[in-house]
Formats: sequence, C-alpha cells, structure tokens
Amino acid sequence: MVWIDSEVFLFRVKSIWLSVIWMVPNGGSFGQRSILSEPNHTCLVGGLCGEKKMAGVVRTDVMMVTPWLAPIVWNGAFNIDILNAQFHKRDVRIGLTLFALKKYTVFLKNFIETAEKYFMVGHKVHYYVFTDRPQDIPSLSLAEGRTLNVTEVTSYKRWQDVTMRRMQIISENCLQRFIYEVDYLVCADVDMIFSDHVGVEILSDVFAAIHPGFFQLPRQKFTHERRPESQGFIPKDEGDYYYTGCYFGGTVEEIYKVANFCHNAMMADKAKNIEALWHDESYLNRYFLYYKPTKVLSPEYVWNNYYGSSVYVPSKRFVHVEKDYVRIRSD
Ligand SMILES: CC(=O)N[C@H]1[C@@H](OP(=O)(O)OP(=O)(O)OC[C@H]2O[C@@H](n3ccc(=O)[nH]c3=O)[C@H](O)[C@@H]2O)O[C@H](CO)[C@H](O)[C@@H]1O
Ligand SMILES: [Mn+2]
Repeated sequence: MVWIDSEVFLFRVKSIWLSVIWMVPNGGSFGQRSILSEPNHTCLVGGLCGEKKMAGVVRTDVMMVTPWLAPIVWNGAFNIDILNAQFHKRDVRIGLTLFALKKYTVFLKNFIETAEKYFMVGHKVHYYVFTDRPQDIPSLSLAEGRTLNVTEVTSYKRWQDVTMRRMQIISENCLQRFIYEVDYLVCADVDMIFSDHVGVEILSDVFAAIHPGFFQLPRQKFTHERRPESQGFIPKDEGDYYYTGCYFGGTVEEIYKVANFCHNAMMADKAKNIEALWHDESYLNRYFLYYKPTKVLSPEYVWNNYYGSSVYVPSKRFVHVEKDYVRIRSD
C-alpha cells in the first residue's frame, strides 16, 4: 500500500514537472537547444548521443508529444533523411484530395505549383481534384512520379454544403478507388499555398493539425459545437486541441472512418435541422476527441496570415490565401 502511494506521488510530481516544461513559454525565444551545438553536449536519458546523423532539436517552449503519446510535429524535431529512407523503402504512394468547386477553381494553379515545389518531393503523389467545372482546370506540368486526376462532381448552392459534402465524396472514393491506388491520403482546403517543406514527417495512421488561431488558447475558448443535440457536440470541459478542418490525413482505412463518421453526423443533424457551428470542422473535432490522432501537426503546417506571425512558428509551411469571402462564395 505504502509502495503504491509513493509510486502515485512520484508520478504526480513527474507529471506536474513535465507540464511546466511543456506548457510555459520561455520568455518568447524558441527555446530550441540542439544537443550537438553545445561543446559538452548533454545527452537526454535514453536518447541518442554523439551520432550527428541522428541528432534532433529539443524544444522546451512547446509541447512535443500529446498526453496520449502522439508526436506533435515542430520544425527540426525530426531527421528528414531517415524518414525519407524509411518511406522510400515502402515505395509509399500519397493521395492529396482537393475540392475546387464553383469559383474556387482559381486557387488550383498556385496550390499545385507550390505543392510541386514543397509537398512530398521525391515521393509518389496523386492529386485527386474534384470539381463541377472540369473545363476550368488548368493544365499543369508535374514532376516524374506525380499524377493529377480530375473527377466531376455535382455542386451545392450553399458554400456550407460544398465544404461539408467533401466528407461524403472522400468516404465514397476511399472504398471505390483510393484503397487500390494510394497508401496515405492528405485532405486539404484548396485556398492554400505551400511555402516551405512538407514531407513524410506528417504521415501517420491518422493525423490532424492544430488550428493556428487556437494553439495558445485554453480549451474553454475553442469554438467547438456546444449544443448537446448536435452530433458535433463537445462539452466545455473536454477537447484536447482545436483542430483545423482544412488539413487532415492518414491511411485510406483510417480516413474512411473519419470521413464516414463526419458525413453521417452531418446527415443526422440535417434530419433534425441542425448544422454544426463550423460545419465539417466541428464534426472532425468531435471525431478526434474520441478517436485521437496518432500524430498532431503544429500550426507550422497550417498557417493563416490573419493571425500575423508567432515566435513559436518559425516556418509557415502551408498558408491560407487571402480571399474576398463574399465574392468567391457567390455563384
Ligand atoms: C482554415 C480552416 O479551418 N478552414 C476551414 C474553414 O475554412 P474556410 O473559411 O477557409 O473555408 P473555405 O471557403 O476554404 O471552404 C472550404 C473548402 O471547400 C471547398 N469549396 C468551398 C466553397 C466553394 O464554393 N467551393 C469549394 O470548392 C474548397 O476546397 C475550400 O477550400 O471552415 C470550413 C467550414 O466552415 C472548413 O472546415 C474549412 O476546412
Ligand atoms: Mn479554406
């Protein structure tokens, strides 16, 4: 009994200590410390010492792992050469789903051109473009090993339905074709551009990205759906992170589960004349609360210049394009 109590006590002390290390920003600096940059570099217990190739960066200003032990991906926390070698051995195929309906076809050119420069360079990439205007899809030159496929889909009058119905189309295509053609899927908004490296470090069974507007806020400030009657409901005292709806991914099997859940949740709400506050994003957050992502991307991986810049985000890798909401969403 005494033994158990002291174990519990030690665990508590350790947890509190770790929370302080993870949560407290250290005076606005990045708090990065290369384990090789110091003359007598310190080794982390259980870490890899002295192996230049293996070394990473230890950040003490941000959380680098979730409480359920999923890595949170921040700049410099991984060695891309090791990861690339591992994924090349598996000859991994990555599908990127993109929806460009109505006026949103204007975003495609910049999206694909910047993806060719920064997204999964050197790996097999299949762009899956869904549109109601196939004639408006520009022809773009792609690097070897990369293909682009256009599928015509019907549109919806309301922009909210266009964004939400992506889940239905993704889930149907998982069963019909993605499962035969790719290993991983990345699902992204189209009004985005890449401006720095995004590679296989993001891949995992199922990954989600922290919304750039919420990573420094307490959970009470998250804009989750709060009406218990909605299928997107998250109670005030729950919610790990506020994840963006514009970027998530994983294996085809896992993304099928995500998209199928979100679509069914939307349809159940629709039958009761309810629409979750932030549409597909709300249902996605609900899913990830109970089926936790196996990897979480820091806001480096989805930034929006509306939030300015942050010392915690030295690299903005994938950024929302500024747009005139009313004009672009009109018919
Ligand atoms: C940064 C972020 O959190 N983004 C989310 C937020 O985005 P946004 O306000 O950025 O939504 P948005 O206008 O980009 O719409 C989402 C996506 O739906 C597609 N689309 C939409 C309208 C249209 O006429 N044609 C078309 O193709 C397109 O791929 C677009 O990128 O809120 C939406 C739902 O409220 C979604 O959850 C988005 O993922
Ligand atoms: Mn968007």
